[in-house]
Amino acid sequence: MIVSKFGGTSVASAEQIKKVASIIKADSKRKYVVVSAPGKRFEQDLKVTDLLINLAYAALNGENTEQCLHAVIDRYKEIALGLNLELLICDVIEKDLQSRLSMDHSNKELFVDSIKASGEDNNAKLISTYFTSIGIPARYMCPKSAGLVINDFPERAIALPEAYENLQNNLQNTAEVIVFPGFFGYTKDGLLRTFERGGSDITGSILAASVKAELYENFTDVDSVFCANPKVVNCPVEIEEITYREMRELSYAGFSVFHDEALMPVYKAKIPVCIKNTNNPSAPGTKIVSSRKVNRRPITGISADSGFSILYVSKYLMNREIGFGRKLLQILEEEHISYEHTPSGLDDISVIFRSHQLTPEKENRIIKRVTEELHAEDAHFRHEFSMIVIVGEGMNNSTGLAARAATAIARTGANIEMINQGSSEVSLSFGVHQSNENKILQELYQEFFASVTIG
Ligand SMILES: Nc1ncnc2c1ncn2[C@@H]1O[C@H](COP(=O)(O)OP(=O)(O)O)[C@@H](O)[C@H]1O
Ligand SMILES: N[C@@H](CC(=O)OP(=O)(O)O)C(=O)O
Repeated sequence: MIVSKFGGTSVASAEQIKKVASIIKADSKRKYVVVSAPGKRFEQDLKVTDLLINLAYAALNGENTEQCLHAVIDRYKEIALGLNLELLICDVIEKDLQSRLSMDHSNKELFVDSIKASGEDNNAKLISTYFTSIGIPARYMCPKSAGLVINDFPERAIALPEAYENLQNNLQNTAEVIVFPGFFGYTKDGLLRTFERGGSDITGSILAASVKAELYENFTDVDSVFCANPKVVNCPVEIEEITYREMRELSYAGFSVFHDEALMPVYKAKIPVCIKNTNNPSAPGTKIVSSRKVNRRPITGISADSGFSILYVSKYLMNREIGFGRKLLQILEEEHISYEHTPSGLDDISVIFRSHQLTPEKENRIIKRVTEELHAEDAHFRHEFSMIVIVGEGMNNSTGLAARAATAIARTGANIEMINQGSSEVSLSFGVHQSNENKILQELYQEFFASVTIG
């Protein structure tokens, strides 16, 4: 059996959903269909998830929600009309949205998660109805009744181990095509929680691992994963095969084509992944595999992601103080901050983490504690950083890559604030100011890909 996930761009309109139906009809092994909320129909369009976030905050702020509500309903109405469906499905969707809006607002995170998740939930119901209307026996499956149990971490939920057994018991041996909404699950107490943005990829991965699928297909709007973001580098080289750990490193650092947290479930279950194009399903796509022969190119991809902050701490003889690092990280842990890298020197250390975890109050508390409790001579935050990562299974057998990368970055005139070699040696990260991100990506691409041809 195959699990096929269709991202927002693949289900953004009636025309796109008809392509999805053709893909499902083309292979009877495609029994599990995970769908996102309708995405962008064109570059400047808004994703339904973003419309729903606007709706949720309008409600929380006590504003009139009519305009936001109808912006969402009109999207589904447009799709339903395009698919020649009875508009009854739109009444169901409107009633569902009104019901969610009437929920208690006191738990803001729960309210926002519930409104956000309605995008996928209602799209799955609509697509299931459409499949049935064109002769594909299909049924919608609610993540709650399917047993997709997750932890109670708003907007960044993680599936619990029992979810896999639940899903296996409730999903396998199905005669119909199961249409399953991505992006959310339920806690053991029955609370709805969403994954991170782009999290429908995670749902597909969990389902594939649960039903022991022979393949997890991730349908999007590009023919393959490219060596660099095609929105930054013009016509980048396509990747035919990439390992799970290369894809995790690149996805985490900006390859938004696939969510980095979607890799572990299929990796552990040894399920191959193929990233394909809904608009060109015959293209081979990019296969994500456990291992691959390393070709002449040591670097597989280059990616970048902005939105990082650095906490810089200095104290003379820090290297002699046992437990200093632990105490510093303990302070961050108590502020619920996870971190990415901690490059350090003899008398100083930098902690790099995603800026969205910070608030001005947290920053002040951290600086105060680091200064008073750890007696640091200097402690301050710096913001607006990007992490540039070069990734490749061939890196650990290649010499001079770091020098070539640093020289390429120097050619852009940008300053390197931090360098970090991943312990697995399949990645090398550079911290730079985010204003330099794109020009560095383009220069690194020239250095490692533009002149290299693969025989
Ligand atoms: N290295 C990459 N390879 C391919 N696509 C990439 C890469 N980095 C970023 N992207 C972007 O990811 C987009 C697909 O992801 P997304 O917009 O989330 O689609 P979907 O709606 O299918 O989830 C592509 O259109 C492309 O612009
Ligand atoms: N719709 C949700 C979840 C998702 O995965 O979307 P997409 O498949 O379009 O990346 C979001 O926008 O985050």
